[in-house]
Amino acid sequence: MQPVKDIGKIHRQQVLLVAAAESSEGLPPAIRRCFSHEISMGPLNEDQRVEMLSQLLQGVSELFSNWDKKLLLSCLHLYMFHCSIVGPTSRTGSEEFIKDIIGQTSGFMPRDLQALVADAGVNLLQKSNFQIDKAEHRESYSSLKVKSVQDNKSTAAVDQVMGKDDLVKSLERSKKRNASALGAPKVPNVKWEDVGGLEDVKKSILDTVQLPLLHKDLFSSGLRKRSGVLLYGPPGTGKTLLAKAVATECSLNFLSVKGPELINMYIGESEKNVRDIFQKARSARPCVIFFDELDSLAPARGASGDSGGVMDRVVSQMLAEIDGLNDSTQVIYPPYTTPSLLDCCASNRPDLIDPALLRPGRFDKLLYVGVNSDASYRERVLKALTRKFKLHEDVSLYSIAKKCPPNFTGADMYALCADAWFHAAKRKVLSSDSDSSSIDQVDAVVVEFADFVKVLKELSPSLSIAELKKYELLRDQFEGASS
Ligand SMILES: Nc1ncnc2c1ncn2[C@@H]1O[C@H](COP(=O)(O)OP(=O)(O)OP(=O)(O)O)[C@@H](O)[C@H]1O
Repeated sequence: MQPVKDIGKIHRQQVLLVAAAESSEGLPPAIRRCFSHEISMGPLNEDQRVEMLSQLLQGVSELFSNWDKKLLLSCLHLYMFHCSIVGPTSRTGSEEFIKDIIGQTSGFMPRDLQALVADAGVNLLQKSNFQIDKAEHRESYSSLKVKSVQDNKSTAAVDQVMGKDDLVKSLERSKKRNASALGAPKVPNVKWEDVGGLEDVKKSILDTVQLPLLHKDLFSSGLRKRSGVLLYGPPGTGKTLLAKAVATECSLNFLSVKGPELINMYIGESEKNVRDIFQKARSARPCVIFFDELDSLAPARGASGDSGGVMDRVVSQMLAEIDGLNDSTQVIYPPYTTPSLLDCCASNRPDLIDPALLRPGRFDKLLYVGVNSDASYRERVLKALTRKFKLHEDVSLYSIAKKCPPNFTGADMYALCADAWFHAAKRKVLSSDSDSSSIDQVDAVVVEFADFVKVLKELSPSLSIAELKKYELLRDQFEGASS
């Protein structure tokens, strides 16, 4: 079978085909904008459209006689698929869907979009069974031709073959491919439902990140350019989880860097690593760069005892890169004048970070992510953590939440749920060794209240009350400073 990029070539013709059939004014504006680099012919009159359409159909039919069977079928599907999403009759129904997809493709070049639709065509190919021979191809092709040229109203047959989820799946694959091509950045798979509680922090981050992404026009004036958040607080309270959820929900790539990873023994290498990481994030735009353990990467200058002053130079490089984020946004992607790169950092010890990094203008917000001992809050965390569990009806997450010690962090609750599930799984295996077929199903493990209680007795909090107090003092110090 031919590689996907060849299908992309054919798709290019089909885009033109549909464009010609509809004239450029008939295309939904979002799609028109994306393809405007490719379709520079302007509106065509009806005669021109008919001529071009027949020429392109001729081109496609030539391909049909030369190309491999599966590929031909995929081309056909691709064409039909395209008709179904930008075709005149289904346009109104699909406009929302197209807007939604376009919203997730910020930073895509026209070519990426073409490849996206081409890939969706291949997706369809996998779904169909390939018993159709070449003659049938021709038959279905000519019936399609009749449909598209003479009777644009009838897209019912087309809709049966196409599914919007094909495009969604193809979008997911495209993001993964982009990410792996670059090395590190990936769109994580953490949803808001996976994060329990932390509503205030969630809201603050969303205001900072999502609003400019959703309302690009409003924010394109450049009056508000900063886009950085520092999450700080005790370990295991969900800082990394939150950053990942933001990246997933806003469909951003996620480049996670642990501070010490960038430090290298050779002179100049550590600064270069910092430069490279920002460069990587820029090419994976829209992207969240997440610096975990920022305190180890950017300690207060002058204080560190390293002989060559490496850390001082790393901090200076960080400052330069963060300051440069907004300018380069406008150079690389002219349509996206709002920052499509979010600098998100996490630290357990913000007091050790160089103060220049924390000054307003570099981080929009300093947000404390702490431990909340309120039972209903904890119930929400437990609910998020047991989302995929099969719980026995006797399980009351609220009562479990009430039993947790006051200094239980999110990570401790994660350990509690994971251990409770393991406990239930072990019980299941021991009880049903005669019927081994049902054991392998995840649904077969039902977690009971007693499992939680038993594990709770064995588990001790990872953070002592005294340590927690220290973090809270730190929070007061920072909040006091900002207010
Ligand atoms: N609010 C929460 N909701 C759901 N799960 C949580 C929550 N907080 C923590 N967890 C669980 O705890 C685990 C550890 O959390 P995470 O890695 O985000 O902590 P962290 O604050 O980044 O820690 P560190 O400062 O040590 O890097 C997560 O994988 C998650 O399973």
